[in-house]
Amino acid sequence: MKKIYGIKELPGKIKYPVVTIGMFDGVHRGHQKIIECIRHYALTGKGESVVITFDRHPKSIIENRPPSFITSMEHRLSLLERLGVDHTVVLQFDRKLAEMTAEDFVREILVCWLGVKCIVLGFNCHFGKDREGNITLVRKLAEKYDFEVYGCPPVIYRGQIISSTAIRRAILNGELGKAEAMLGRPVSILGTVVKKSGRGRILGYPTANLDLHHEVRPPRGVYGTRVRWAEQDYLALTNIGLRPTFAKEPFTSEGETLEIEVHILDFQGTLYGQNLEVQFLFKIRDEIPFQTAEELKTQIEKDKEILLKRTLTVQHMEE
Ligand SMILES: Cc1cc2nc3c(=O)[nH]c(=O)nc-3n(C[C@H](O)[C@H](O)[C@H](O)COP(=O)(O)O)c2cc1C
Ligand SMILES: Nc1ncnc2c1ncn2[C@@H]1O[C@H](COP(=O)(O)OP(=O)(O)OP(=O)(O)O)[C@@H](O)[C@H]1O
Repeated sequence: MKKIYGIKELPGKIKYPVVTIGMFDGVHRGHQKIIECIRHYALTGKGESVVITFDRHPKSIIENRPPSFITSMEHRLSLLERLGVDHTVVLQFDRKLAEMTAEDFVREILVCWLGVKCIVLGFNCHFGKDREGNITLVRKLAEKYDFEVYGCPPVIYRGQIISSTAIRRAILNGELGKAEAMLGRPVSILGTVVKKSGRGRILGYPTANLDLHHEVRPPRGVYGTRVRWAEQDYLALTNIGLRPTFAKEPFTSEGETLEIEVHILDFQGTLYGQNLEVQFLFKIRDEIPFQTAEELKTQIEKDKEILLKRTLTVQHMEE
């Protein structure tokens, strides 16, 4: 997939560009449907699929209230690439772009710059100043500027339209099964391994502490997870919490001291500075204060057994 940052000279002429627009946070099943549509129309017209997205959420400029992201830009781009998108254009969402009318956006960016031949829009897609751009307006502009337009109906999960907002809520509430069903893949987080106290190694359970690239993550707890690093998968125990066994301060407030720690099973080595993707398989238990470090160690041993037993059972069922 070719990545194009901003409106600059195109790396080459895009053949019969079939375009869609949106934030695509999470690249959920609704988004996947739209991508399937642009790929389909691109194939039919012997052309190429193009996603237009933005470097930050329009709400962060228009309402000064950026929403929390499920996926970082890097993660979103890699998910779009995996879906087979040919080109993704990342536009800088600034005041100038926020003030652009929908017709100007279509004419200047889609028609003149990109040479669009076909636009696919989701059922609730809005763009341009005052969100006036939608499928009705784009259909009116299609004749004037000579391109085709297709709409995409909503993808529903248990009677509810799938959206980034609904998925954000489900992850934050710990409804991982529901979030997974709407995403079409396990809930995951992505972050860089940072240096911390190193107590875990002394305990016998070294952990990689993650600095997340995005905001949305499951709530406090101990989880069975799968870690993706350097194109390989590893089973891991992940604790999202405040380490009440060791915390000196009362641990009532979530926030500053909350850590995301990953103990990869049967792994030795240093991971500082590496980017890990952690996929959540299931929750094992709540994080609890133990009287001694020994008791915590015994519990983590049990957590490991649960993880191995559950994953082995799933493997057997799949075979
Ligand atoms: C699988 C797992 C489960 C954990 N469960 C708890 C827990 O229930 N209570 C707790 O206080 N800390 C828990 N911890 C956090 C440990 O206390 C922490 O990893 C250790 O103190 C190292 O902390 P550090 O990052 O400051 O070096 C858990 C850690 C892991 C990896
Ligand atoms: N459930 C869905 N089914 C089909 N298309 C969808 C669905 N959800 C979003 N889309 C479409 O995907 C494109 C990108 O949408 P956008 O990133 O705004 O998604 P969203 O999930 O609705 O986000 P949010 O909840 O933050 O509004 C738009 O064209 C939108 O209409």
